[in-house]
Amino acid sequence: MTTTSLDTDVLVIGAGPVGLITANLIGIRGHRATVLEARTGLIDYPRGVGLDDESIRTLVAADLWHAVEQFTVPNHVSRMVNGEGQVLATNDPQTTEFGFPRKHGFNQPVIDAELARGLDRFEGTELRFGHRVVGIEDNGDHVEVTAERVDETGTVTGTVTLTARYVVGCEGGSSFTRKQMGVEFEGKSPSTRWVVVDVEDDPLGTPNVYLGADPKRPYVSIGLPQGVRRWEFMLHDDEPTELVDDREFMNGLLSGMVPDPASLSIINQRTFTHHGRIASTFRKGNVFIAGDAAHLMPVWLGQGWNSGMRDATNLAWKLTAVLSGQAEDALLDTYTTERHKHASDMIDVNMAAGTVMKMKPFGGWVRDRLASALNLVPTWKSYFTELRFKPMPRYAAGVVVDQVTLTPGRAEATFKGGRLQPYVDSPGELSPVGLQFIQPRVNTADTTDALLDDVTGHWWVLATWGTNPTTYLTADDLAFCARHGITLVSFIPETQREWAEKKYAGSPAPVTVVGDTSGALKRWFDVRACGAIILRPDHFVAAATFNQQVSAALAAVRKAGALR
Ligand SMILES: O=C(O)/C=C/c1cccc(O)c1
Repeated sequence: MTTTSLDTDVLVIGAGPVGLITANLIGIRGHRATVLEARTGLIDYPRGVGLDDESIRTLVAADLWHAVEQFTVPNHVSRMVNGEGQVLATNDPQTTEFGFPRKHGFNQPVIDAELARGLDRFEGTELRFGHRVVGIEDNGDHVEVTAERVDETGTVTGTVTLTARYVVGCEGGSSFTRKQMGVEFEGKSPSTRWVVVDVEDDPLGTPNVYLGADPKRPYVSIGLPQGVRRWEFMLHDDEPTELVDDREFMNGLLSGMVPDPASLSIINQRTFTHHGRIASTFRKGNVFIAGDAAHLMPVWLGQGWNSGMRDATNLAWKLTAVLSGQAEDALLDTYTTERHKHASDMIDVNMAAGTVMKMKPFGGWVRDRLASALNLVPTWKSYFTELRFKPMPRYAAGVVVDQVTLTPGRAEATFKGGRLQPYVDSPGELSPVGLQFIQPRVNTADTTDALLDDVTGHWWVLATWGTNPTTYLTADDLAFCARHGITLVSFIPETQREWAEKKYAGSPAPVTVVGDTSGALKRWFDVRACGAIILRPDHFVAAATFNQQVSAALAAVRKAGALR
């Protein structure tokens, strides 16, 4: 069956943020996507509250950041405090290495609504509410999805069957898709229950996140955009869940937080337990899972939403490349290879944070003393302040090429380059391969002080520092770059930009000359023993090498990504 005879290219199940951004990323790259949602509308209360810089890069790629930014608060600081309100650890990273402050607070319902509205921009994307998927049949070259049509009252009014080349299940932790795939959902679900209360017209007005590691009762208090305040309280084992329906009980909890609990304007109140679970694979044939359908983690670092965004970012460009005929099906296997390990590491860190939060009086006393001592040591303090304990995605296997051996598909974490080693500061320097590339502000002939992605785009980039990249590429390489839409870029000190623009004018292929106004690009190449890089559509480094080897590196990327 050809793709055009199918109802859609990618059928997404679930209109949460992960499903919606996946469909937007498919749509903006010219393919069709249909989102089926069992509910008759979007969820209208906040769940996720933390938006990372990496996710903003994705929202920019979907051309949605300008719509969403107004519902965020930059530099959302998170502080863990003890039972006496003393600060044990602060997360307040100052870096903007990827183009934006590392953490924003956000108001999920309004952002979900913008993501849904984004689908109206494309002819081939649609969102259908009231469609509960009850059957997924993978026929090898296409998938058949059966959905019951459900009205506002929950009555089934009919059944529809849609065909798609690929299906992505984004319907949350209880994912029907994952169950149909028959994959394990490994891990733990601690039995601790929490009650979360979101209110409007913030009765406190203080910004930021407070994680109350109070041995008497752990709690959370968060100031969110649009005047929303969130509180979360741990329920003790001897407190039945029904207690939260008792206003007096809830007012008792809230009376430690706010002067007048009785007058709060509550948006939503619900109870939940934390989970640390991950599916054994994120792909079976033509069926994929993403976000909470693939992994669940506790809330402490605000990573549930962001991990889902990372999945969508990773999967969407690969689906696009295969649908366009630029890559073989094998590229899609790298989705699990790349995303599973990072999601798993993120679960571990969040589970550990939960243990620290919930310590009983003696453990809490020891923790508080240790935190006070560690806070006196600047390197330890900055470990928390700068969020260095948060695992950054690094793809050691997948669409990557080893920096030293140029082996496709695997990348050693460190650069041990033999006699080429003198070009890095210290032996064993971290290789940039598999890591996200920086996003400084730059100049070009057409723009001033632009973010790098805005001038180099959201697809493949081959760039060299200080030189013309076409010099090192063969005619076949240039034809390959043209076929795959690879943007050729020369990063150059801003002082030389106009000279380079004139000098490269007669190049065998167009070269975007990017002026390094801040010195960030020069610094990046200076400590990484490379002059040439190949960046993937998700802005991760696929290869980093010396200029003379860039043609070989391109061939290795082609292999690693099963590119045609
Ligand atoms: O974004 C963060 O750093 C933290 C988010 C958070 C922490 C605790 C409970 C939540 O619902 C969100």
